[in-house]
Amino acid sequence: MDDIILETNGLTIVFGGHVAVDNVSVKIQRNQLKSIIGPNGAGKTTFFNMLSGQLKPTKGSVFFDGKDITSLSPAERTRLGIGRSFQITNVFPNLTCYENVRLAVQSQKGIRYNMFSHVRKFRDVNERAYQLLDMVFLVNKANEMAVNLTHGEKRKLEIAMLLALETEMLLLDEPTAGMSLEEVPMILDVIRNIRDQRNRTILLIEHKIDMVLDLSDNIMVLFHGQLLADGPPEEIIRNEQVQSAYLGGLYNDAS
Ligand SMILES: Nc1ncnc2c1ncn2[C@@H]1O[C@H](COP(=O)(O)OP(=O)(O)OP(=O)(O)O)[C@@H](O)[C@H]1O
Repeated sequence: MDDIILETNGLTIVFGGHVAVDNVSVKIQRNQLKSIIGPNGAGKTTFFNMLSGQLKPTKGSVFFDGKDITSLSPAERTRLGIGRSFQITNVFPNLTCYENVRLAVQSQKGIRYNMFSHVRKFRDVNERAYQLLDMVFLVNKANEMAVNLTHGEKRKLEIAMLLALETEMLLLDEPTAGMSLEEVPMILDVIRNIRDQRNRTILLIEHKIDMVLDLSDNIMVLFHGQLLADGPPEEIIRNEQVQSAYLGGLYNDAS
């Protein structure tokens, strides 16, 4: 049975005369992982920005849990349950991993410093911080200062801090960007781990097509701002339009 968490209807944005996202209507199933692929400039990040509220569409609408959120601000959308990875890129370099995640958990729970005397709350925050570090395989770095982490470990820490917001939906914009080849599998494991809990919906922009095929329940393909295809990985990989427009070239020049 369909359980749609997010839906766009004719989502369109025009910059000057350029239609960056053109009449895109998609549905995203709850607790699934959907990826957005497409060549550079296809409109992937722009589409994301209209879901998170950073950009307002020229035309069309966005529904989250059946509610029209098209006119809501990014903060209002986060409160409703849409978390975006770059919102928490403020990792404090001179705090440990644990301290960074604990701060993110506290901010979500709205616990102020003076409430720390409340031992039970402190324990809850503490426990949750460790759970989140565990989900991103960073427990062994809990007491390491963030400044000393590799780029890949920093991205894992950011994901833990995003998870701390407890949003039902996660928007991940190229989590492997800037990562060394050896670091990519660990991010893949982190995302797979989150997906397998099946209590969050993940929308992922990613250029590494093998990773996308491995992780995704569904893939949408953008090309010149338009939705070229939308379906399960097996269907996308066999789609001739996708192959000629995108995948052939991508396999040759990516990752
Ligand atoms: N604020 C803006 N003003 C004007 N044009 C923009 C703006 N943001 C994006 N564009 C244009 O919209 C198009 C889509 O860009 P977008 O960044 O969404 O593509 P993308 O698929 O995410 O690309 P990449 O894979 O390179 O990140 C591009 O032609 C880009 O130049």
